[in-house]
Order: sequence, then C-alpha cells, then structure tokens
Amino acid sequence: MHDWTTTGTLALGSLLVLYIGRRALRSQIPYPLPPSPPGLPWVGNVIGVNTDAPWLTYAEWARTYGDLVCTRLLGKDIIIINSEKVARDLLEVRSKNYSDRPYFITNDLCGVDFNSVFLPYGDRWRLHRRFFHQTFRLEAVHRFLPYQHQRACHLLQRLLATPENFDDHLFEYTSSVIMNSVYNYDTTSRQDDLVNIVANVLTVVVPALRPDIAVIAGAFPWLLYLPSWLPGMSFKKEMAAARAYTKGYLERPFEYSLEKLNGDAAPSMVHDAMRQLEEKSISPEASWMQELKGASGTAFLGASETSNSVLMTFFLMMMANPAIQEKAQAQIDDVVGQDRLPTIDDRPLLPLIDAIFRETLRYSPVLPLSVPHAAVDDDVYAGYHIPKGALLLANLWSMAHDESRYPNPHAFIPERFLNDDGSLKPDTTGYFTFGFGRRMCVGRHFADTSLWAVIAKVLAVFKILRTLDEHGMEIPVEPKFSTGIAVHPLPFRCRIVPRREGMDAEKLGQLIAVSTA
Ligand code: HEM
Repeated sequence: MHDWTTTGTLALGSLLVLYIGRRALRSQIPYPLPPSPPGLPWVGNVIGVNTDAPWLTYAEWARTYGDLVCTRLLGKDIIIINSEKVARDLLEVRSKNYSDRPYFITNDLCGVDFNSVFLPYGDRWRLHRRFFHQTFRLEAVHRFLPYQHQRACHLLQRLLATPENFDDHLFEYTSSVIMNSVYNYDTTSRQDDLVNIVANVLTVVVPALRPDIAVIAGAFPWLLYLPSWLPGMSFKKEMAAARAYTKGYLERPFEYSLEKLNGDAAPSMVHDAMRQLEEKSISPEASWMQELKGASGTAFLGASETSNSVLMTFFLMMMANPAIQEKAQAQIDDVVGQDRLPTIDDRPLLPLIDAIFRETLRYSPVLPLSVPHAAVDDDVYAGYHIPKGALLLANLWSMAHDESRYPNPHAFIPERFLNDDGSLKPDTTGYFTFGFGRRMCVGRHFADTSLWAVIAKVLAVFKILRTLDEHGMEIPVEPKFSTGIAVHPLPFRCRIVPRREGMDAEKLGQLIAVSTA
C-alpha cells in the first residue's frame, strides 16, 4: 500500500527547500517586492480575500498599499496591478518581459492545451496570433459586417416572436457570428447540430477547468496520481470527460470548413489561412493544420461567453435605467428616423449609443482580472523587484471603478463619456477592458462591431422594460452578477416590447428589407 504520509512529508520537505532556496536567491536582488498585506509564509495572503470576487479585495488593498501589490499563494508570487498606467508601463512598454502566460496543468488535463489564450510566449503563440490577426485585425473585420447585420436582424425577429427567451436568442447571435467568421458556417438555430457541439464546450469543458485545482495541483502535482474514487478527487473524472469532448469540438467544425473551401468561399479564419498558403504555393504541414485547428477552436471559447456577457449586461442596464434608454432611442429617431434600422455608417452620429456600449464594458468588465500574464525574467519597476515567473494580474475592475476617473463608479452613467455638446470624449475603457500589450484581445475589433450592431438595432425597435408583479406594478431591478473568471449577470427576466404600435412580423420584415448592412 502507498504510504501517503511519506509522500506528503517528502512533498512538503521539497517545497520547503525550494522556498528557502528562492528566498536566498531573492536576497541577491537589492530591491524589495511590491508591498504586501500581512500573510502566512509560503501559504500567502489568502485569509481575508473575497474568494468569489477577489478583484474587490485587491482594489481595497490598492488603497493601503498602492497600485502595485504583491501577494503569494502556495509559494507562487502574484503581482496585482491596480492602475492603467502601471499596466501599460509593464505589460505594454516592457511587453517583451511580460507577455508569457503561467502554466496551468489543468489545461492539459482537460484537453485544451490548444488554447491560444494560454500558450507560452513563443513560436506556437506567434503562429496563432498571426491566424487571428489576418482575420480579425481592424482593416479586415469590415468583411463580417453584412453577416453581423443579417444575424442582428434575425435576432430582432426572434425577440419579437419569443421575447421571454431573449437570453437564448442572444446566445444564438454571438455563436453564429463567431462560427461564421471562423468556419464559414451559417447557423440555422440555437438547436443547430454544429452549434450544439461547439456550445456544449461551455458546459462540459469550461467548468472542468477549475482554477482552484489548477493552483493546488500546480503546488502539489503528486495529487494528480491519486485515484479518482478518493474523496475530493472526482475532478479527475470531469477532466477526463472534458478531454474526450474537446476532440469532437475541435474536429467537427474544422472539417466542415475545409469541405467548404473553394475560390469564392466567404471570408473566414480557416479560409484566410489556407488561402495565404495557396498563394505562396505551400502545402500545409500536419503540425500547421493542427495549430490552425487549435486557434479556430480558441475563437469560440474567447468570443462566446465574453460577448454574451456584454449583451446580457446591456439588457439588464437598459431595464434598470429607462431614462437613458429613452434618450438613446430619441437620438436614433433623430439621426436614422423610423423607416429603417441603424447601420454602422450611422455610428459617428450616434455618440450616445457608443457611450452606452462603453459604460456597459466599464460597469462590469467581463474578465475583471483579465487573463494572467507571467514575467519571463526578474525586473525592477518603481523600486520594486518583480521576480521571474511571477504571475501578473491586471485588475481591470479596479481600473474601471477608479473614482478619480469615473465619479460615482457603481452607477450606470453613459453620459460620463460625453462632452457637453454630446460628442464622445476620448477614453480608453473600450481599450483596457480587452487587456494589454502583446497578449491584448485579438477579437476586440470584431467584438466592437458585432456588439454595436445589436445594441443599436435592439434600441431602435424595442423597449426593454421591468417585469410586473401581480398588481401590475414594476418589480425593482437588483443587478446581480456571477463570480468566477468571466463574469456575467445572473439570470433575470425583462419585458421586451416593440416601440411602435402594430409592429408585427410582417412590418418588422419590411423594416429589415429596406435596411442595409
Ligand atoms: C466583449 C468581448 C470580449 C472581451 C471583453 C474580451 C476580453 C479579453 C481579455 C481581457 C483578454 C486578455 C488580454 C490580456 O491578456 O491582456 C482577451 C484575450 C483574448 N481574446 Fe478576447 N475578449 C472579447 C472577445 C473576443 C473575441 C470576439 C475573440 C475572437 C475572435 C477573442 C479572442 C481572444 C483571444 C484568442 C485572446 C488571447 C490573446 C493572447 O493570449 O495572445 N476575444 N480577451
């Protein structure tokens, strides 16, 4: 029988030696670590951290310790960045040193080692980034505007027919625009076979990627050799199921897109990459194809939950703030009229719509702590030592709720982004909520146009209202959000009713018919 006591003692012993060794090495660097709240040696400053929403604790720490705070978790140095300036100084100006990602063994165990988001800084990551850049850079995303328009119009029809299922309809929209731009796949409905395969990754694989297990297994890798029937080890079964699932998730849509490849195929990430090789008369190598498949599989993971969260937050905020909604609708009526739908060409004349979009991103950043970066080498910044291998967390939530920049930060006030004459102020919220430096979100331009299309069109056609109680009185709104790495509003209900009297499927069809992308 295995002697767990011996194993545990050996593991703790080796960690102690590592800890003492690292401290000795560190003492050779004549700069202190950034300030840190009191904590236990090696275990770190876990006590008192809000585990559901750690960004709130980190924002509190910033008040006492400043914009750069060091914490430690099971021997791992974690540097929290609480201001946009420090984030830019480190993650952008010194991006060569801070564009790595920490290694999480759970990504391998769940079969998502293809995920571009967590690739280490190196050639594989560069290739993935090239695939994304080719298709989703600012100058290329306009190719997807017609499809985004078509799907946003389809969303309006869905909202008119079954408004109570608005969350499903939004999911169908965000899934279809990303699947089209990656695989040239035209979804038929939420029940669509391929959409189902792809969408189930969010219920089978994403929950298995447990950050708590990633941290514990990173510190005690031998735990992974324990059998899954032991109490607390059932995550191994969930990870095995996730691993089995990702195979189909990667293969099926990719095969579909390869079958559809021909000279006049619509633009898509797979098509763009294959065409580039064709133009250079190079035949793709198996490893290259594997990376293209991985980058394509990443796109849905990167786009779906994030875009969906923004749209759900938008609906929630419109229901909670009817006066803002009416003001935006009045601007649309002034600029666009009521005989057609707003299009991207109207955007410069609709600053309030952009202000609402920015305030939605600011009010609840989808990834409050972004995605961790990692330091390639030791560095010194503002007199502090940032150790090699440290994990850097950009606290986007803290930046978005900086009172000196956004007074009354917990209120939804789109006007904060407008000058007195109603024009848009220069501001970087729409920038920093997508991260920093070389690892900044590659889908931000695509997200920008695809989400704007929905916000503008929905406001043009519908009122988003509070639900009523049994006496016909409006039920007050209490915005509540999930916890976790990606944050979204908790399920809520609202009433979605057409703004115009007598708007039915036929009239909406006519309105769509006269509107162009
Ligand atoms: C509102 C929607 C979105 C938000 C808020 C968002 C946010 C972010 C953030 C904060 C990061 C981490 C940046 C960093 O490490 O500094 C990121 C990375 C990434 N995003 Fe997005 N994203 C969105 C939409 C998308 C879309 C539509 C795609 C795909 C087309 C996408 C693909 C990616 C990828 C591949 C990365 C990893 C980049 C790398 O590590 O090099 N995202 N995103």
